[in-house]
Amino acid sequence: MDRLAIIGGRELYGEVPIAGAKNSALKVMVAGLLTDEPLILEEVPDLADVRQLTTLLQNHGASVEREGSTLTVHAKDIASTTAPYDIVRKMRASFNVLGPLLAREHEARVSLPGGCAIGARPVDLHLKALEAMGAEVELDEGYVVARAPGGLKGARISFPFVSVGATEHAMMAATLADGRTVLENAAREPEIADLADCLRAMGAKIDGEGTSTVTIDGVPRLHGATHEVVADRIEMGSYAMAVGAVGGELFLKRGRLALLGAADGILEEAGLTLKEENGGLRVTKWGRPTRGTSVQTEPFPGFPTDLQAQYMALMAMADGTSTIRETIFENRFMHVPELMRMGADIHVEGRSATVIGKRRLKGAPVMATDLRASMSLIIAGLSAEGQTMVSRLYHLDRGFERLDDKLRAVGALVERVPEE
Ligand SMILES: CC(=O)N[C@H]1[C@@H](OP(=O)(O)OP(=O)(O)OC[C@H]2O[C@@H](n3ccc(=O)[nH]c3=O)[C@H](O)[C@@H]2O)O[C@H](CO)[C@@H](O)[C@@H]1O
Ligand SMILES: C=C(OP(=O)(O)O)C(=O)O
Repeated sequence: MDRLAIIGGRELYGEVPIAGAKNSALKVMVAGLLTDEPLILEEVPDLADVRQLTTLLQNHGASVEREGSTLTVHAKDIASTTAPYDIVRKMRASFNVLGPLLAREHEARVSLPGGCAIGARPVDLHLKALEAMGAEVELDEGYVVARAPGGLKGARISFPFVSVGATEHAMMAATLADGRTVLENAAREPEIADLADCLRAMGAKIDGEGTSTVTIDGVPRLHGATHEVVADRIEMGSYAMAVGAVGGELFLKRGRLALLGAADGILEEAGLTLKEENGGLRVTKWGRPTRGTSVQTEPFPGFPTDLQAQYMALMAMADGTSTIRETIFENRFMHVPELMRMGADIHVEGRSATVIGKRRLKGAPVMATDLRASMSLIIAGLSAEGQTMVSRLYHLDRGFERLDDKLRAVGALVERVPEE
């Protein structure tokens, strides 16, 4: 397992190519199961999660060929409708193959995704949505065994609370259902709109994505298409917070302000300048430390939970005190003890953390506990005095493409080193 050695204190200047969004790429790849024609996906990031999902799609009989950042998924025939536990457990979004397999083959046997560091993350809303569309669902030895003899039927589905995965899952299944499906209290994340764009390019009839009500009229079949994956807003926000922590100026290629939702205003309030220009986003931070600014995570367009850990690192070195409230996941403060090893002054009570900003943290050996926590520790290390060594980088490699290369290219002193 690799570690990342960081010498703090260097300002960041230059250009960062923002990759396609992990949280969209994984879904549009699954959409490839909905057609027997090739689906060409551009700007697909080279990530561990993408490689993991590639293995699963190949297990179902699809061919997945990568050429640079373009991935072609071709599920001409479905060889197996079983998604095995040893693949699904490694990458939770794999669970979303259930709906497309049901829609196309009218049966599927998919492992429940299993545990996850940041919370229990049940899939009950996914299953209720598929049952509303007529699927017969039962649990058997950790697997969901589902059948839809005669295919899925359109339905009106009202989610009790916002779920990104359940919204996407139902959207995909509904494209081939008989009749109209209406999703109420649907998630509004940019990745939902990106999936809708891809499905529409494949011949699906979808309306309302990006609002709380999405309408899908089923069609007999979908065809192949070419789709460019939207820029990764979490990668964008993470690099913005890195330059907020150490100062300097970064141009985030393919970045767009609209993708940041409330994070844009929060970062401006904290003292960063964000400006959209020439097909990207220029993020600048001069002089004085960032200002302590409180935030609460919420479904889009609120402040994204996937930026909470990174933001906490920024606030740990801010001028003043801030409160960070995590409303989406029940266990997403595991970066706190690791930041405290670097001298951060943070007090957690339930789902709220009070962060008392300090001028500078001190480098230390720390351990990544989950994907976004790993970036939080790196942001702290970029600014801390001395060396920080971040271990368990396999968490980072799930969702940040070539992070050490991109940081070195803009002046950071970072080096990947093998575990002792
Ligand atoms: C691959 C991907 O796109 N992952 C993102 C997706 O995860 P994911 O789709 O899993 O997140 P959801 O939006 O579904 O989860 C939101 C909350 O609802 C709960 N829940 C969800 C489904 C369900 O059936 N029952 C249930 O109780 C979850 O445990 C969580 O507490 O959206 C999250 C919230 O924006 C992001 O942090 C993840 O990065
Ligand atoms: C939680 C995340 O991803 P996943 O849902 O794949 O665990 C994330 O991208 O921050």
